Amino acid sequence: MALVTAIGLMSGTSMDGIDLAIMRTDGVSVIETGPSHFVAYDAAFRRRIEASLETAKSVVVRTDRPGGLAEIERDITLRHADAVKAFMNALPPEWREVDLIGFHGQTVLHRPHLGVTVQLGDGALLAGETGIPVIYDMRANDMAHGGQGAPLVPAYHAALARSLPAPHAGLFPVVFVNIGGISNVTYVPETGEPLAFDSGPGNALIDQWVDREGGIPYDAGGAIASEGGVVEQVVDRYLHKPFFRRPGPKSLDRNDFTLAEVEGLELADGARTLAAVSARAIAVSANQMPLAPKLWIICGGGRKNPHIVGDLSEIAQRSGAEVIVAEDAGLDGDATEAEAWAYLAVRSQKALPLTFPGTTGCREAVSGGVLASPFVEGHQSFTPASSD
Ligand SMILES: Nc1ncnc2c1ncn2[C@@H]1O[C@H](COP(=O)(O)OP(=O)(O)OP(=O)(O)O)[C@@H](O)[C@H]1O
Ligand SMILES: CC(=O)N[C@H]1[C@@H]2OC[C@@H](O2)[C@@H](O)[C@@H]1O[C@H](C)C(=O)O
Repeated sequence: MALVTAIGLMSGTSMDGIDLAIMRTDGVSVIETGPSHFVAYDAAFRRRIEASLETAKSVVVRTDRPGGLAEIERDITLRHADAVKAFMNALPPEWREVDLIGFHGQTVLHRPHLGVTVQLGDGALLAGETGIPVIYDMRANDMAHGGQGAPLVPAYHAALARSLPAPHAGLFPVVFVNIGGISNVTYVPETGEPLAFDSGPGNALIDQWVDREGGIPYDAGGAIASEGGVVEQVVDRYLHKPFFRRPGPKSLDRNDFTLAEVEGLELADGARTLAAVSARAIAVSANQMPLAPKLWIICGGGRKNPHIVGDLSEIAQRSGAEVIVAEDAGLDGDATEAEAWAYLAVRSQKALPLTFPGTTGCREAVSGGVLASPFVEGHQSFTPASSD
């Protein structure tokens, strides 16, 4: 199959900024990954997005844009366009011919039980600004086929799991864990389709806690948590929520878990306890997998919190499993989601499935995404600056 060079763009539930990555793929195997980049949102913009989560609660029809949502959608899109242009200008010459962009947008509402998921992101505007075809709105078709609309990264996790280099090749079942604002897990057996679901809170509660209690955006390196201890009763209160007993497929809205259980703790104890909650939520997800995982591979910002990784490793090792971070398998754990959106865009273009009954609960494996073409009168194509 023909190779496509695609840029993937992800602004996740942490709302910290835009991850960009570029790759070449036939939509099945990962042929080559290229450079990646991150553009942070400034604090004021992050606050605007946070406020838009509240506004979005009134959305009933997913195309509704009440109370300033249209304006922030435009601003989010223009920030993505600027990020793409800066990224392309810095790419080495062999990566400058870009065929396609996969654009996630910013999730502001996710109500799978009501069949509503809203990602702010104007694909047509981004295509017009960059001069590159854009595939966006990749969750909707899955929901239209009875799926949760999330997680979508499992198709990419499965491709990665099946091309792991030594010494990790063949250690099936492999479980990929993405610790973003929310965590999700993908169980990859040696053959057959992956199983996946959101496993619980990732970094979002920790971020909210250290922001509110300490005015700090996130617990870098788990430094705050290092000063505190795990309050077991609080961990139990989180882990006893019905979500953890529900079998997958299942997915979460950023606001499904709150700080209610941790109220009243000291800053450091709260950060340490919430790190334990993140780790144990991932660990108990193994109870819903057909076989015990042999290898856990951790991607996403949460892999930089040694308490989350340490707690998970301790639990997984009791059943003989190995826990590694993406880099230990030669992967870029900051870029995995953005790479996934590039990969999914190529799959969408080739009408290959993005989701499977075991990953989202869709009735059958389905493709998805909407194509926005830049070739509209009045749009200027973007040409990367010459590297000479
Ligand atoms: N050095 C670090 N130490 C500890 N935590 C970190 C560090 N760097 C990033 N993080 C955490 O990772 C988060 C960002 O992770 P990531 O980019 O994977 O999330 P996301 O893509 O927004 O989320 P999602 O996967 O839910 O869509 C930050 O908000 C922060 O909590
Ligand atoms: C609706 C939505 O945006 N969900 C995100 C969120 O962040 C993590 C988790 O919850 C996952 O379900 C999903 O993102 C990942 C990248 C996915 O779809 O695979």
